[in-house]
Amino acid sequence: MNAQVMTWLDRGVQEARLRPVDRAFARFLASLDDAGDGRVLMAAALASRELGEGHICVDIEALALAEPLLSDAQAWLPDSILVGSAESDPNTPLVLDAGLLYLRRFWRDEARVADAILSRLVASGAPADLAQELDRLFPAEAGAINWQKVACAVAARGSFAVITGGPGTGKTTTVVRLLGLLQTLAHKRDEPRLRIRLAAPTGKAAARLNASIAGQIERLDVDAAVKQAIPAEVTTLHRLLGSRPDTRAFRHDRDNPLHLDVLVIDEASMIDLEMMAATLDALPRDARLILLGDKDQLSSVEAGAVLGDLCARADAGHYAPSTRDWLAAVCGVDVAAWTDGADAHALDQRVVMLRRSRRFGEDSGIGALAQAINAGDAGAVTRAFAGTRGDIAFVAPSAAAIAALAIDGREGAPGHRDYLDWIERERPAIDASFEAFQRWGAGALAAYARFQLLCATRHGEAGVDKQNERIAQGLLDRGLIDAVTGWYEGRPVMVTRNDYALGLMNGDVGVTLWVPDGQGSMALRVAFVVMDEQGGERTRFVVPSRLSAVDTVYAMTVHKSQGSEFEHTALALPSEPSPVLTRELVYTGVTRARTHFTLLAAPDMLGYAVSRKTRRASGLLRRLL
Ligand SMILES: Nc1ncnc2c1ncn2[C@@H]1O[C@H](COP(=O)(O)OP(=O)(O)OP(=O)(O)O)[C@@H](O)[C@H]1O
Repeated sequence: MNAQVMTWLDRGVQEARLRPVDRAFARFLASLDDAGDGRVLMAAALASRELGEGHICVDIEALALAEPLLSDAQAWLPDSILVGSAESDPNTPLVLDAGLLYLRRFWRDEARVADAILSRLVASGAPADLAQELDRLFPAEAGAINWQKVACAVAARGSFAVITGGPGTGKTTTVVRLLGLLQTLAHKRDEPRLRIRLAAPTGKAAARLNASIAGQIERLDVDAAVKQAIPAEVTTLHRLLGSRPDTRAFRHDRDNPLHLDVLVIDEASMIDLEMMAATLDALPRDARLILLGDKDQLSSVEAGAVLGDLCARADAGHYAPSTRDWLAAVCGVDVAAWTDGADAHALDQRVVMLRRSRRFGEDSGIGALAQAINAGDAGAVTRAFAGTRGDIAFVAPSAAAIAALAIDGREGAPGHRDYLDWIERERPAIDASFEAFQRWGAGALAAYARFQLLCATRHGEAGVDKQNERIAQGLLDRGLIDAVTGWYEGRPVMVTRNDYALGLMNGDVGVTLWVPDGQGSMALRVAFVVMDEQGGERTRFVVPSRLSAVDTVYAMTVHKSQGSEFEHTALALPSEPSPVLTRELVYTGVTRARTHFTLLAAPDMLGYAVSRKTRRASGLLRRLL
């Protein structure tokens, strides 16, 4: 390898501009083309680094900004034997497509996702009786457009739909009504029941949907037979596709597709490109796919922002005049303000944004704050905190104040003290039945989940690790726990690696309790609520020594909190600017709160974060339009 390039790579790693894996990738490419243009290796290292930041590819115009030597890449990149184009040799490790440089695997995943979605955008005929069924499911409401009804109509019309909306806008409600509608229509036509599956990217998100969907089905205004044909069980995507230890491949794929007619995936913002590609691969050609999620939340941990890309144009609608007319006919709504005859693509006709939160009304501080953050409106953010709404509060972020809030909560809003008090108060008698202890375990977890402290990062002064230490010490000082290390009653832990043997997934949370050990003594066990094969929930007690990868969780990162909600959510931001501080991070943190939100941050840090909207590089939207 060219010595100059080698030095550049080494310096990049030393100065943390590159990761060791990026350098290793460039060196590997050098072994394939030793005499080649060194600039290609530098570009490859940068494309690899961008993946670490969640970008699928790197815009070659941006390469020159990172490294002046790489300017004018369009002139020399295509000459390399390492670089292919969309049409050329399928074996080159890099692909240059429409000015974007990809690592081959990600280019292929993106192309697979785009092709699968494009093939589903072909409008199929709307079912007869649709208008009548929609009217029954969505009784007329005065005032604004009923976007839930619009979403239901759009999703009933074709084999692909995206329903996006903030918290409490009715995504679950809409999808339950949609499933009722689809089953009703199938029933009326004497067709077999549709095979419906519901999935979410993580166990926690699946459990939450599971809990909310059952009640919604019960309330649905459809025949009992139709109700029965709507599943309440929600599985994880990994389980649905059939994950196998030690391989990225799933049991279900193109050659062994899933057995279903309708797949609904909730919390779709958490799905990365690779997972989306695997899901679409395993989906039968004529099955219907409905994605639900909040486009403004943080993107997936791994590379890609599939939901964000699909919903990039959702605010403005971009409905075609033909869609507008059809919606007027079947829903009785006028979406003229969201119609754009000059710039309406097939994808736009399949995306509906729910715009009214039923959870956060006009007087909700959380709702106003979330909206101000999304709009990047620093003035409105400040005004939201200055208002008199008690549901949001601002606390100056000293270490002592954060720990105190996390332990004692604030007026009307719980802190961690509350679940520890609950454990003590509700402790079963020593000779109580095992079932009583199981109920106690489930109750302890529910009590624990009423409050959470969220942090932007794991490390650093304001990171999860430090907050955990301080809170544990504060709980010990107040006599609420009796140790701060090792296993002790009340210790909440989060699983950090999938453990298939124990049936515990990364992100699962348990609380440590004294329970009967089955041999006449009491022992410390960690209570988890796990889903059984039927999608029901039950409490499991796990021997602590069997948990090899867990962290104490008095605080968690915003990333880890995705898919969960807490009655009271507190968000602590670091005191220094950092790349992780973005609008999406703050929005995701705020929208984890159900009834109370507390911000622990310097006002300038909040302003800094809210001004930084991220956009992950990808070519997906371009391919779909
Ligand atoms: N059309 C409706 N009529 C009456 N109540 C509704 C309607 N839509 C939603 N709701 C109520 O609003 C609340 C939020 O609805 P839902 O859970 O469907 O929203 P969501 O977007 O799925 O929320 P989440 O943020 O939890 O994912 C629920 O209590 C639900 O019963």
